[in-house]
Amino acid sequence: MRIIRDYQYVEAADRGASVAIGNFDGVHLGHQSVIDLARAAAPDAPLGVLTFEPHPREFFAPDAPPFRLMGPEARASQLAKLGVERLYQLNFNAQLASLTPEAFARSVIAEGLGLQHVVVGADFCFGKGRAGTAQDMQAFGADMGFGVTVAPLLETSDATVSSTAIRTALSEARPRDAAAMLGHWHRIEGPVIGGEQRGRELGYPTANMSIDGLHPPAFGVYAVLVDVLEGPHKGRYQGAASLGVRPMFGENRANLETFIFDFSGDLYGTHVSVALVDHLRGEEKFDSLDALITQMDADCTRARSILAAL
Ligand SMILES: Cc1cc2nc3c(=O)[nH]c(=O)nc-3n(C[C@H](O)[C@H](O)[C@H](O)COP(=O)(O)O)c2cc1C
Ligand SMILES: Nc1ncnc2c1ncn2[C@@H]1O[C@H](COP(=O)(O)OP(=O)(O)O)[C@@H](O)[C@H]1O
Repeated sequence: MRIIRDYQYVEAADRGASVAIGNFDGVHLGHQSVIDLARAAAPDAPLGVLTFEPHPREFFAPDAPPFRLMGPEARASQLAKLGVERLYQLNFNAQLASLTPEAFARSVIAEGLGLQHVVVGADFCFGKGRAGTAQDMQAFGADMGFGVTVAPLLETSDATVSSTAIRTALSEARPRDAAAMLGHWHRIEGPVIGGEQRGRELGYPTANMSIDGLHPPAFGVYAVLVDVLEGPHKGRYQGAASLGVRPMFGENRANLETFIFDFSGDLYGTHVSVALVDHLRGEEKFDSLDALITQMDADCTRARSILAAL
C-alpha cells in the first residue's frame, strides 16, 4: 500500500483509483463494506481510501477530549490488511477545510487525484461547512467524469455500526460488543515506553503504552491478546493488562500496562498491538501490595481461561 499525502503533483500510477472516502476511525464493518463497494465498482483499478489527518474534528476542536479509536499508523495497517493499495491521507488544514463542495470535487477528486470512482456513505458530508451531501457528490461526478456509489449505512442485528456506537461500547466495558461492530478486536498500538520499573518488583513486569490522543476504553483490567510486531520477540502472545491511572500508586496519567504470559525479554521501544478481549474488573486501590499481587494472580488465572476458550 502506498500512502499519498498531497493531492497535487500525484504520479500517474497513483491516479485512476477506485476509492472509499471517509475518516475510517476504527476500520469497522461499515467501513469494510464501503471498501468492498469501491473494489466492486472498478475491479481493475487500484483500490484506494481517501482520508484525512488530523481527523477534521480534531482540526476544528483541538482542545476537545480525545475520541479517536486509532491513530493514523494503526488505521493504515488495518486498511492494508483489507487489500487497500493506495491510501490518500490528505493533510486536513485550513486550506482543505475552506474548499467548497464543488471545489473539493474538482480540485481533489477529479483533477488532483484523478479518481475513477468514489464510494461514500449515505450520511457523508463534505466541503466547507459540511455543505455537500452524498447526492451532491453524485451530481459532481456526473458533471466532472468520475463514478459515485452511495453506500447504505450498515446495520447489525441490533444497531447501526458506527464509530460512536463502538466508542460507547468501549466506555461501557463491553469490548466484545465493540469487536462485533469492528469485525476485529479493538487494539491499542504503539511503542513500549518506560515506566516506574515497579512491575518487575511485584513479579509482574508490564509493557507500558501511551493512550494519549485516543478514546479511553473503560478503565480496569482486561484479558488481552498481544502482538509483538517487530524485533526478536515478534509473535502472538496472551496477557492481562491494566488500563487506567493505577490508584495504588497515586495520581498518574492514564496508560495501558500489559503483563505478557510466559514471556521474558526486553520490549522497550518495540511496536506492539494489544487487543482488548474482556473487561475483568475496575481498577482498585488495595490495602497492601500483597493484596494487589494476590488479585493480579487471580486476574491472570481468569484471563488465561478466557483466552484459552477463544
Ligand atoms: C493484571 C493487572 C492488574 C492490575 N490491577 C491494578 C489495580 O487494581 N490497581 C492499580 O493501581 N494498579 C493495577 N495494576 C497496575 C500495576 O499497578 C502496574 O502495572 C505496576 O505498578 C507496574 O508499574 P510500572 O510498569 O510503571 O512499573 C495492574 C496491573 C496488571 C498487569
Ligand atoms: N512478561 C512480561 N510482560 C511484559 N513486559 C515484560 C515481561 N518480561 C519482561 N518485560 C520487559 O520488562 C518491561 C517492564 O518492566 P517493569 O518493571 O514493569 O518496567 P516499566 O516500569 O519500565 O514498565 C517491559 O517493558 C518489557 O521490556
